[in-house]
Amino acid sequence: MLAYFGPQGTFTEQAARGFASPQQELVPFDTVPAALAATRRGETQAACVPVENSVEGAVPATMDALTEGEPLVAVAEAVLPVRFSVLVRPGGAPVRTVASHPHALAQVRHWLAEHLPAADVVATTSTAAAARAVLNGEFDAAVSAPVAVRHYPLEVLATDVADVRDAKTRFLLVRPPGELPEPTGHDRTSVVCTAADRIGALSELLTELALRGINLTRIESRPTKGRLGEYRFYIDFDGHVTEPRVGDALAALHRHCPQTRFLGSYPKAEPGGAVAGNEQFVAAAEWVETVRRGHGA
Ligand SMILES: O=C(O)C(=O)Cc1ccccc1
Repeated sequence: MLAYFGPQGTFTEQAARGFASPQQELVPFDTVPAALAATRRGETQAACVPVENSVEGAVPATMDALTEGEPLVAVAEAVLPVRFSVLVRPGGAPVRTVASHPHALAQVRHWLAEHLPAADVVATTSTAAAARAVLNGEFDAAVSAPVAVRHYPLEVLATDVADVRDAKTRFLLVRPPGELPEPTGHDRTSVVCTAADRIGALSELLTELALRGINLTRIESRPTKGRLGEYRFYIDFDGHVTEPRVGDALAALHRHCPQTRFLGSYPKAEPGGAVAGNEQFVAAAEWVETVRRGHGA
């Protein structure tokens, strides 16, 4: 069974369908922490959750829920384009309230200001929860994934709504630590480090990556929720932990931040980015071996 951030008709469900094997049952949960908790309890083998959006940035609920509680590791990622539909109850009543997930609302602000300027905007747990609430009469319109109309008998007021063209959301498939996915040559590694509160702490972490020619693909900070000014850094970089230089970098991060949590090494959904060849690192390590054996200099 595969848990996903639901209910039925979310963008996350579409990503989960891409991850699931044909026989695998998909189970919706109304929040990201609930989907992850089911996987931690072993009720589902894995969970699919949204992690970041190209317009609105990180999904804080996912970042927090991956850091707190028993470890989970990502084994796959998916990147989906996001375009929204505005759904209403059949009958054409005036739209006084419009609801959706905060990330969706942030991506249709201009459209709402232009087309539904008088409507109150309300945040719901997900885009599909908004569609469900419209069906129940709680709100007048929902900003949803186009597939939501298949699950909720609503009328489509507008399609292809997006202030920014080509917005994309990245999703992760996570499960309890186990065998790692095989390296593919275009992988990403994710970690979270709690940096010490002192001068240069973050720059030391980034230098460990830079010195090894490792391309940073994302860095986000979240408060630890302890002392004001204390942060966790979510760091994604190119490479797989089984590669020697990535393993070395991870060990260095752990030396700087003993609370470093490994969040997975998995194939990138969209290969690309700055690639520094592994060959020089392998050749240099082999040279050191010859020196150690007394054969090189
Ligand atoms: O609410 C959803 O449908 C989600 O899966 C989260 C989300 C919200 C907005 C854009 C992409 C994903």
